[in-house]
Amino acid sequence: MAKKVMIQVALDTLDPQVTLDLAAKTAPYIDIIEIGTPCVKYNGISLVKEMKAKFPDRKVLADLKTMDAGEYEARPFFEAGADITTVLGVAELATIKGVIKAAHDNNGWAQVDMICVPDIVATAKASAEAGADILGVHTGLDQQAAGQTPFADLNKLTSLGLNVMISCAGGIKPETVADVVKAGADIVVVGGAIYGADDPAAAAKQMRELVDKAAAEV
Ligand SMILES: O=C([C@H](O)CO)[C@H](O)[C@H](O)COP(=O)(O)O
Repeated sequence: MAKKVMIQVALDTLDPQVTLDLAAKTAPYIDIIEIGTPCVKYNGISLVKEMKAKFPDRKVLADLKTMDAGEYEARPFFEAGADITTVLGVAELATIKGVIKAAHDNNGWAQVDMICVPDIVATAKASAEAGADILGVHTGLDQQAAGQTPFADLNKLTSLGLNVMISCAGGIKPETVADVVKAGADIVVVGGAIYGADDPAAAAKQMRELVDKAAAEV
């Protein structure tokens, strides 16, 4: 049977109503609604509450990219309805463990974001050992602008065979999404290719079809 590969729509918009409208248009085709870092900083915890209330059967990820005070920062977001929050892999292991504790106390998932991590293999192993649920391979928007892609890091992490989900983000488009699935990602994160499309619902539907087709071929 084909592995179920989740799709996460990354909403890096700022306007809360635009963000909620994009979530409504794309929800039929995706598994996880990400309130992106710029969006969660701009709108705060109230948008997390509203998003979860409107989409109770979708997972809501608050992309906090926590760097310090892990449990203290993440706990209120889980209590407000987030299913997943992110913590930076470059943070202290104690910070990562704090986010994991906040997540697990609330039946949620903690994701460790590998953006700018110098040794992703060591960080991945330590995070998995600490109980992280998701390791996020991530080429950020500024790194993408400099021509970087997430594929080399994705292959490094999937080849480790750790007992943890792997997500992949960084400029994923219809032309590259099958490669992400075939490299072994459990969660495909798509931002600009959906929220920047003329028809975001059609773009999300196309991603669903491409992801499911690639997963069936793995
Ligand atoms: O996490 C992200 C970035 O750091 C800004 O917050 C993006 O959501 C992530 O890169 C996915 O977006 P795309 O690269 O546009 O697909």
